[in-house]
Amino acid sequence: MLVLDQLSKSYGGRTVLSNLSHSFRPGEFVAIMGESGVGKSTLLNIIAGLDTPDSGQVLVDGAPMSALDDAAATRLRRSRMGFIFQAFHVLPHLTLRQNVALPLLLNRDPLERADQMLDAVGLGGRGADFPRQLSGGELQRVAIARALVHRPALLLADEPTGNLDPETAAGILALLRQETRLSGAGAIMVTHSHAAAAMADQILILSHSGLKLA
Ligand SMILES: Nc1ncnc2c1ncn2[C@@H]1O[C@H](COP(=O)(O)OP(=O)(O)OP(=O)(O)O)[C@@H](O)[C@H]1O
Repeated sequence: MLVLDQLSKSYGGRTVLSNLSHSFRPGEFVAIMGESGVGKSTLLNIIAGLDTPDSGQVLVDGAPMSALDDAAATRLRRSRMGFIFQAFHVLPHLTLRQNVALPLLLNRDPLERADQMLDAVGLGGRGADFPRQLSGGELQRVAIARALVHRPALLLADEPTGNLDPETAAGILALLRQETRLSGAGAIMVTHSHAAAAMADQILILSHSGLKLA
């Protein structure tokens, strides 16, 4: 469903991505690893539409994202993708239920699934709590529930276990794996953790020569 076609991106004359092409298969859980600064987050941001390539394109279901106007691109992202990014953290002034329901609200979907997802991530009955009442691992579970609540075709995750202890991280990864499988979503997860990458269907290494199988 997702094709990267000859993507290039530079910052201030420094090339980060150069003619990068890759096809992701639907439903596949892919981990992207690589040296610090090689461009993993940049790549994920471009796929998510938070950044634009200097040249090349991202095709979703065969359609180039750049051919869509802003509203159409937003609609497509909102309905077909889920995000677990540090920058999009759980919103502090909304309850857990409201946080998880956000993608449903934006897509005008029925809101019932928010409680089902909170149950699925082990936070059933805590829908009226606020984020400040949760631990880091619990917050990450809320982020997973929110990322998958609208059954996206593709989940994008940037270091989803970055700030968690190994035991909590293992639980979060197992949950991520289980919930993507249940909803049939593919996933692209950027990580430095070999333990996290090990549970992916495929590990890709990003380097200056592109994305290669590990
Ligand atoms: N908005 C920006 N403006 C200028 N330079 C940027 C910007 N975003 C990223 N860069 C630069 O692009 C390069 C790639 O950064 P990126 O965050 O994609 O790397 P990464 O592989 O995710 O690194 P890490 O593993 O350390 O998180 C870095 O040299 C970074 O400084």
